[in-house]
Amino acid sequence: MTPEHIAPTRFADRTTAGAFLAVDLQRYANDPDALVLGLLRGGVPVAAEIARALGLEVDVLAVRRLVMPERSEIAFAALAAYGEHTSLKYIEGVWDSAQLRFEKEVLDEVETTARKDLEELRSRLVGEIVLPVAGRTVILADDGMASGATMLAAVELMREAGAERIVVAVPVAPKDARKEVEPLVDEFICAIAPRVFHSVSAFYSRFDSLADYEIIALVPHL
Ligand SMILES: O=P(O)(O)OC[C@H]1O[C@@H](O)[C@H](O)[C@@H]1O
Repeated sequence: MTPEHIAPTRFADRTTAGAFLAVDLQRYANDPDALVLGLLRGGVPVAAEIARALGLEVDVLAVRRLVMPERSEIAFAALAAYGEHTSLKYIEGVWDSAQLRFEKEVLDEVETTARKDLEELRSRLVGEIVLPVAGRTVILADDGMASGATMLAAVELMREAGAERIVVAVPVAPKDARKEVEPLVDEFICAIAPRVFHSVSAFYSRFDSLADYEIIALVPHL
């Protein structure tokens, strides 16, 4: 690490965050066995910049959070899909309280809607070419973690898909989420580990939503 490689308290935008993470991922530069997957949508600019800086391939991984009815900031689970594989990962404590507070039918409906949204997302933003991950080093990039549900689903998916090595690269992650994810992966790279965490967006000056055309412009084969 160079002396000037000190994380800011917030990043200008997702691309700047990706450039910062790329410095810590230098050992994978030009490695033909490594690729970067950006979690849709916000992880894609982060992944694209890592891939550009390191000369790696980049693809997208479709994810959808399952959130508490009327509390969209609280995820009790997340879905992830890549190629033939799909995974659904629950956050234990939150899922328990969701089951206590809501009828099964209500939670089933959340899952059904999330599955539909995931398919819709895939039909719009996942290309016909899906880069192979079996036996490779997969760098999973997102713009940040909150509960960790989304990243947990992505990690489980990559294990199922036969990734040889899984590296998580995120600009920001609260301690609790990190504790869930780090033991399951080969390497965990995180720029900002805040003591107080309210939302991923608080760690960016610009945190715009990304249109389809912006995602497509970042990933050459989409
Ligand atoms: O699944 P958790 O960690 O709760 O939420 C993280 C997701 O929420 C969004 O802000 C980020 O883009 C990330 O994909």
